[in-house]
Order: sequence, then structure tokens, then C-alpha cells
Amino acid sequence: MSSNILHVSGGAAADQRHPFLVQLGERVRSTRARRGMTRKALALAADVSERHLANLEYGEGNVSILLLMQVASALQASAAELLGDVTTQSSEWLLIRELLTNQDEATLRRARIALAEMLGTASKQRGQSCCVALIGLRGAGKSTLGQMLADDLGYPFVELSREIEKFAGCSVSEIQALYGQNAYRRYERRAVEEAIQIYPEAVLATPGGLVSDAATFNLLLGHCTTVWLQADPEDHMGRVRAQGDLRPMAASAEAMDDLKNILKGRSAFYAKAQYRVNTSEQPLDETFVVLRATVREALGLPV
Ligand SMILES: Nc1ncnc2c1ncn2[C@@H]1O[C@H](COP(=O)(O)OP(=O)(O)OP(=O)(O)O)[C@@H](O)[C@H]1O
Ligand SMILES: O=C(O)C1=C[C@@H](O)[C@@H](O)[C@H](O)C1
Ligand SMILES: [Mg+2]
Repeated sequence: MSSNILHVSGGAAADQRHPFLVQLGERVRSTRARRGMTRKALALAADVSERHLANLEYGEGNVSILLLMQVASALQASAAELLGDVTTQSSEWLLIRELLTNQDEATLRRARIALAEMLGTASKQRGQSCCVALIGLRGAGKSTLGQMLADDLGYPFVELSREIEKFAGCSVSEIQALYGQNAYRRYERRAVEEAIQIYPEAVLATPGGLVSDAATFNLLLGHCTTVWLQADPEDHMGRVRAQGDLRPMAASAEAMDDLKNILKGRSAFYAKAQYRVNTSEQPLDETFVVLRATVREALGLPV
């Protein structure tokens, strides 16, 4: 349905209103009712005309983002609440959001860990898991150092990308090309679920993009001892290039900028790992010494 036929009112014409705008209007009305505000009072507080507000409430007219922000602010609600974000859809959700709003990162982290334990997405056992997951961007050294670490610990080494390819019966790039990114993420989730179920002790090399799926990453954080293998952008690029593989920066004239942006966008997620080892500070064998000591100490094994 085209969105330029929205200035209609009532009766059969109401059928032409876009369902999203109708629901948006209903949420504005119900939030206003919850706040005990008349339309007139809200219009005044939001500095919009009553006519405009009525259009919004009846889903007639494609409201501008700025006007929506004004209305949300006057209702002391978030724009997400008016837009119908899942985290605003019940009284419990709203109360939980309120509890977490304005908390610092450290408190939010404690809340996430407590929730994961309560909801069963974290391992029941307290302390460090013997399933060690290495995370980081492409070329961080997850496969190379992961195999070395597994050999040293006497644990199986699990390359999650290979597990994904086994489930799918084709390569990672074929999964992405043939079935799309969402299907790939489902395979990735399944590979993590199976690995943590099958192996009480293992070293997992994870795909670099895993952190972009919050549910899969929560699962990993809840069940594994996690290490972020960090590197400078130049090293990520140099190592990936040396392997003759330019994904995910292929076909980009500004490959380095892309890589830096990906790293910047993901760093806050990679940083949720319990430990981090900087692989750019020393050559491979010395990095392994640092990683080995970090993991052995975490697992309570002799260094
Ligand atoms: N200090 C170092 N730490 C880790 N790897 C290093 C270091 N110096 C050089 N390398 C080299 O960098 C490469 C890292 O590639 P590797 O395939 O292990 O990364 P990866 O994180 O598994 O990447 P991908 O996400 O593409 O699977 C290896 O060839 C390794 O020998
Ligand atoms: O860093 C990335 O975005 C990716 C890395 C690969 O391991 C795969 O996860 C996928 O090809 C995407
Ligand atoms: Mg690898």
C-alpha cells in the first residue's frame, strides 16, 4: 500500500490506513491514557496542534520522526515504546527497562550475567568453564592459536565454521550466497549449541561475525571461558591478505576503512569476553605463551 493516501478519516477509508501507523496511533492513545492526559494537554505539552495529534492517534498521516520524538518526550515515554519495540510491550518489560535505565556498564553486565543464570542460558556450574572460546575479527589468530592451545591443554579443537559447513553441506560463503545471512546465523547458533553440549572440555575457534547475533553470543558467554584475541587493524588486514582471502572486505576500494569500521562496531561486543590477549604486541610464539598462561590461570591449571 502506498503511504501517500493516508489523509483519510473513518469508515471504509480507514481500511487504507497503514497497519503500522494505526498501531502507532493506538500506542500513543493508550500511553496518553495511562498517563491520564487529555489530547489537548498532550498537544500542549508536545507543542503540536491537536489536529496533528488526532491524525497521529488515528493512524492518518505519516508522522515525522521529530514530531514523534516531541510526543514521546511529552508522554515521558521512549520513542521505542511508541514504535512498539518488543521491550516495551508489557508492564513487566517496561518495569525491567526502568530498572536498567541509567545503570552503568558494570551494573548492566552483572544484571546480564544474573539473568543468563536465572534463565538457563548460562552454564549451571559457577567458575570457569573448560570450554574455551576464542573470539575476534578475521586474522586475529583464532584458528592458529586455538589449535596450539588445544594441543597444549589436550582438549579437542573445534573450528565452528567447519561444523557449520558440515550441517549445511556446503561452504560458509555458499550458505551466505544461497540461503542468506539469516540462515547462516541459524547454522551458527546450532553449531554453538551443539559444541557446548557435546564438549565439556574444548577450544573453540569462533566465526568473527558471531558477536553480531546477541542470542548466540549470550550462549557463548554463558557457557565458555572467553578470550578476545585483539590485533591492530593493519595486522588483521595483513594476515587476512597473506592468506589470500579478502572477505569480508572483498570488492571494496576502501577496504581498510571498512575493516576499521567493523572493528569499531564490534569492539564493544568482543570486549565482553572475560579475557583479552593482544596479538599485535609480539610474534606468534610469544603470543601463544601469553594466551596459554591466561587460559591456564583461568582454568586453575599449572602454568
Ligand atoms: N602474533 C600473532 N598472533 C596470531 N597470529 C599471528 C601472529 N603473528 C602472525 N600471525 C599469523 O596470522 C594468521 C592468523 O590467522 P588465523 O587464520 O589464525 O586467524 P583467524 O582469527 O582464525 O581468522 P578467521 O576469522 O579468518 O578464521 C596466521 O597465519 C598466523 O600465523
Ligand atoms: O567477520 C565476519 O563478518 C565474518 C567472519 C566469518 O568467520 C564468518 O562469520 C562470516 O563470513 C562473517
Ligand atoms: Mg579461523
